[in-house]
Amino acid sequence: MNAVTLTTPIALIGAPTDVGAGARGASMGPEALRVAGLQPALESHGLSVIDRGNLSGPPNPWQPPQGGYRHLDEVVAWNRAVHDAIHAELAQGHLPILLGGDHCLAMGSISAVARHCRAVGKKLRVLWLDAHADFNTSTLTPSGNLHGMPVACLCGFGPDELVYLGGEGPALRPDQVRQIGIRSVDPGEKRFVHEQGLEVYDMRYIDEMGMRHTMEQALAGLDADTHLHVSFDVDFLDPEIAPGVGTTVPGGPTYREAQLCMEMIADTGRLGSLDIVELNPALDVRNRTALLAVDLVESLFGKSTLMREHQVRRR
Ligand SMILES: NC(=[NH2+])NCCC[C@H](N)C(=O)O
Ligand SMILES: [Mn+2]
Ligand SMILES: [Mn+2]
Repeated sequence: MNAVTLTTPIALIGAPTDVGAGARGASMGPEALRVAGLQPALESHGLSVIDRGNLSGPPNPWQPPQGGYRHLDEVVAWNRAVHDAIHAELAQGHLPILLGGDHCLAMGSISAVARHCRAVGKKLRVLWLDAHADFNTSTLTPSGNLHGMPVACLCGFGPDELVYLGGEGPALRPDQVRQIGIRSVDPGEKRFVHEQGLEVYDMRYIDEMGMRHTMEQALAGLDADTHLHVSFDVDFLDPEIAPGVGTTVPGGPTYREAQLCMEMIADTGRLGSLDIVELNPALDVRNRTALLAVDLVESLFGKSTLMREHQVRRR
């Protein structure tokens, strides 16, 4: 069972670090989401929510890259902690929400989700909502920042300590991933994305085809045996509405496009785990990006369902 029901307990797990990022501040993300009322917002829809508090890990040493990676040891330590915490929740039948922290932490969460899915015989689909493809490697990266590499590491292209976080092999095959909202990809990274055949719905695609068609494509083929993991990098959103992130890229989804994206995911009933990452309160304005993230996460958990039931069927 992984569909969200009112009885599936949700577990919030904070990972207050920015070791994988190029700007400091995402370490304050978990607390900003709590201050924005994430737990009561979900509870207001009848969901039961346990806040597990924050994980701990090494401080950010703020060093230059070594061998193509910045802060590799610290990133490994944080991701081990995330992996173990997320895996423990899934094993108990809970729906974990990782409160980042920067996006390198998706290596820990998704490797745990993949391990869980292997153990229970479920298929896994990952929706990567982001301005960036995060598919760099040590040789392709322009920055050495590991938050630009999690998808590559999860697919087996990275250092062993990260590729094998969740056990025997890489957590994902590229064909399990759907990337949505992409609008900033580095030149070498772009070639590698094509080479590996990642399914990317970039902003050009969303502009031309609309969010509804985009999500229909990205969600196609899900069935009762599929665990859906959503990795929500807050820089997915247009910076006009979501300024509180370290790596803003103009031209992202509007408020309504983002809502529709979340609502269509909710409609599948297959959501099994979630990351909320890259929120940077140091760059935010009166916590508005955190408040917006909470609003969108409510939609992801079916906030609008009640209203829809009173509406005319669209097809
Ligand atoms: N999760 C993120 N915000 N990633 C931003 C990555 C930016 C750039 N592509 C890099 O590799 O450095
Ligand atoms: Mn991003
Ligand atoms: Mn990202």
